[in-house]
Amino acid sequence: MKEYLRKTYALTERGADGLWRATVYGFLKNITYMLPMFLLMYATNGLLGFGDFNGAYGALGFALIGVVMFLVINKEYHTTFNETYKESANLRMEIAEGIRQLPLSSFNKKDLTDVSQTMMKDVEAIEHALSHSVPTYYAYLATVAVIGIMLLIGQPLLGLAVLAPIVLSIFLAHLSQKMQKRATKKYYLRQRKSSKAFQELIDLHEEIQSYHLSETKKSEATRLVRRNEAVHIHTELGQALPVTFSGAISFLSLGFAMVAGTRLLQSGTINVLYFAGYVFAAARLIDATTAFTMAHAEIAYISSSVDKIKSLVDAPEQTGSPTALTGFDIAGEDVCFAYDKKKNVIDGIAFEAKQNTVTALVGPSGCGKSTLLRLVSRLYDYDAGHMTVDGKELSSIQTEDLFKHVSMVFQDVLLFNGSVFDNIRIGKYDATEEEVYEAAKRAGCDDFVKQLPQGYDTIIGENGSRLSGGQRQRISIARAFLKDAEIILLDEIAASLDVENEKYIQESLNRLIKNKTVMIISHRMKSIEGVDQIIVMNGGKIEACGRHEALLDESPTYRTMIESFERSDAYVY
Ligand SMILES: Nc1ncnc2c1ncn2[C@@H]1O[C@H](COP(=O)(O)OP(=O)(O)OP(=O)(O)O)[C@@H](O)[C@H]1O
Repeated sequence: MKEYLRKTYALTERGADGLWRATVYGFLKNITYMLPMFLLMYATNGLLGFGDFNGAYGALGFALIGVVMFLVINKEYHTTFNETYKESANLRMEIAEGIRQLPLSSFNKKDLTDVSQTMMKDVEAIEHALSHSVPTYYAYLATVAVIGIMLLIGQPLLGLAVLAPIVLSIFLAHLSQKMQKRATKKYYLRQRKSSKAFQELIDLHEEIQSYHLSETKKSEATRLVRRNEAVHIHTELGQALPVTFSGAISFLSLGFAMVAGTRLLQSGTINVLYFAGYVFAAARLIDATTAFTMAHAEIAYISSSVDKIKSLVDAPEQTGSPTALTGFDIAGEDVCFAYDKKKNVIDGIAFEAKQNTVTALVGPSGCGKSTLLRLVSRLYDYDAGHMTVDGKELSSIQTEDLFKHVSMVFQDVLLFNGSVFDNIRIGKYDATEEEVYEAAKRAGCDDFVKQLPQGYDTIIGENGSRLSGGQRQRISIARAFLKDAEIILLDEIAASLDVENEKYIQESLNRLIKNKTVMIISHRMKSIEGVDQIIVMNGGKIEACGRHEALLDESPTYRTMIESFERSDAYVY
């Protein structure tokens, strides 16, 4: 049962265990709700002169029932809510851990809103259902089964009269489940679509303003909201109908109990006590059925959230075994990779990047240079061929063991909304203050950081929004200085730097990259003329490889690039 709950609601093992206990207490609560009725029947029986009834025992019985009810309800309440809130935290951590293990290819940038919504909104939806609906749902089914058997044994005909509408009501709720899931999925997808659209509106507000798109985007957003509204109403109606209908059917239970009970009473088959007991049981079951149908609707409502969490938690992880790397030569053979698994962006390339050398990647825009660096750093895994570091297959190296030897500075710098100091220290968590300041100096950060209101303690905003592009770039270079890893991957790091900073950082970099395996992408052809090896890429393939002078003869692409660079260098506005 626990395994069933875990799989059905995408729970952690602990969460499934908690849910199971909450359900058991929910069931016990339902049963204890019936106890006063039994005692009342016993008391009435005695008062009517049909049996012995001792007032003192009766009072004691009521007091005892009160205590049992208090204990069970209290336990049920605590188990349900404690376990639910703990499970939400567990689920979020499990999703975060799952995401950490995923290769980047599993979720491209466009899905980030989706992932964050899953972590927050989907988990919240499940949290609510776990505390308010799921235990109610299963506890109800168990209660109906137990009470039903008791009612049928007590008086089969009357039991059948009470149970038939209840069972029909459950059956109808179950039948409508598919319809409810379909309706809620539609609404769920629309919600996601509009979240992404609104996120885009926020991200691109500068472009929207500068291209006078405010009115167009506003009417697009209004259309989206209106459409959402319509789908939401449709979904609510789609849910309300089965809930109301099966709820209404359960009310027949009371009517049937009255009619059948009266007939049986008249014929002398049952006494007044039985009659009252079955009518009371029908009333209790109707109440419980109303709660059940609501719980049922909420469970259908969260089905899309559950599916989404499952898809994240169960996505294939990036595997690898613990590997100690001692050498840092990188090599590739017949390497192929496609983002969409259709057209190869890296198309059967072979290369070598030796330790203590600098390898530059050049080629026309879109030829696959950045992608190759992403493969080397295992941000993505290649689809075919072999890549090795220290002679070991890259895809079999546990990512932690690889990442600790790799420093990456990419075009798109990502910073945390924390202090400058903490953002630099990401490069080496146990770095001393002096080491952080030294790295910042070498990356040309020190001057501008000292101008900030709180210096190194200044909070830089979401993704460093309070800094310029060049300042962000320098912080990410400082991280690389601090990490001082054996493999250094630099992708267009000079793109946002001014000439003075570029020169300064270049000198520091030259010291940093000594004795390292360096792979660098730079559009400033002059800066790579002196490197040990230049790989010329074109259309995902390697056209040529060698030093600058040799390539001028051998590679038409390289020659063209050098010529265009010289022309653009001479260009004036
Ligand atoms: N995340 C992605 N998903 C799908 N396709 C991508 C992704 N990133 C890059 N591509 C595609 O892969 C190809 C190679 O891109 P890549 O960024 O490696 O080229 P590049 O040589 O580094 O280009 P540039 O010099 O302009 O930075 C391009 O056609 C690009 O459109």
